[in-house]
Amino acid sequence: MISANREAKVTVTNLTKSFGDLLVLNDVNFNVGDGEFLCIVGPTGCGKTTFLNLLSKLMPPSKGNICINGEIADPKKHNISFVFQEPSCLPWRTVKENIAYGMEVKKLPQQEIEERLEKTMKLVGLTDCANLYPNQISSSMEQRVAIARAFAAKPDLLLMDEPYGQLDVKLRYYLEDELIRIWQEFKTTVIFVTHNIEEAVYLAERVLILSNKPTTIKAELKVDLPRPRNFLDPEFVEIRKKVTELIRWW
Ligand SMILES: Nc1ncnc2c1ncn2[C@@H]1O[C@H](COP(=O)(O)OP(=O)(O)OP(=O)(O)O)[C@@H](O)[C@H]1O
Repeated sequence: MISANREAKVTVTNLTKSFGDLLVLNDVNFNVGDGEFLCIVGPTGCGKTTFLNLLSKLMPPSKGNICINGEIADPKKHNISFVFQEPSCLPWRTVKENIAYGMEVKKLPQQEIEERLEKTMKLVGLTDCANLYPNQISSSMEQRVAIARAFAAKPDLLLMDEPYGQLDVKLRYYLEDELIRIWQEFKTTVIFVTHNIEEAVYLAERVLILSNKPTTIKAELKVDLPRPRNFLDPEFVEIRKKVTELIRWW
C-alpha cells in the first residue's frame, strides 16, 4: 500500500535472512513510495537492525532482493545514507564541513554545496554553530549535524535507526518536528526504525509492524493526520493503540 499517485522508489521482494539455523527475516515484501516517510516498528530482536543492514547492503540477504528505482540496490550506483543512534561526526571537520561531506563525496559543484548548506543549516538551526567542531557541541547537536548531512546529500534512500533513542523526551519532540521540516523540504524517501510507537505515529505516513521471529510484516497502517500532529488528538491516540495491539506479543 503506497499512495496512488506515488511511484515505488524501493521494492523489497521475498527478503529472507538466516544466521545459521536462525531464520530472522522470512519472506518480507513491501514497497516504499518516492518521498515517503515510512516507520518500522517491531518486537525486540525481530530483526529491525538486520533489515536496515540488508537495505544498506552492509550484509547480503539469504534470499530475495531490494530494488531502488527498479534496479537491484547497489551502493556504487545508488546513494543510500544511514543515520545511527550514535552521532557520527568527523571530529576534524567543523559543523559546516561535516554537513558538506556527503556532497563533496558526490563531487557536487561548490555553488550547489553552498546553497544546500545554507538551507540545511537554517532548517536545523545550526547556522550559528557552523564553525564549531564536534567536541564543542552537545551530542544532540552532533546528531542534528549527522541528520543534516544525510538530507543535504539528497540520497535515494535515507535509513534511520532510532536516531533519537538516547535523547530525553522534550528534546526528542523538538527534533522530531525539525526532522519533519527537513524531510518536507528535501522530499527524501525515509525508512525510520524505532521501538517507540508514539514516535512512529508522530512521524510516519505509514507504519509497518513486524512480527516476532521468523519475521514477516504483520500489518501496515496509514497515518493520514495533519502536521504538526497532536499526541492527544483522539485519532492519534486511536492509531497508537492499534499499533500497540498489533505489536503485542505477550
Ligand atoms: N551477525 C549475526 N549473527 C548471528 N545472529 C545475529 C546476527 N545479527 C543479528 N543476529 C540475530 O538476529 C536476530 C535479530 O537481531 P536484530 O539486531 O536485527 O534485531 P532488532 O529487532 O534490531 O533488535 P532490537 O529490538 O534489540 O534492536 C537476533 O536474534 C540476533 O541475535
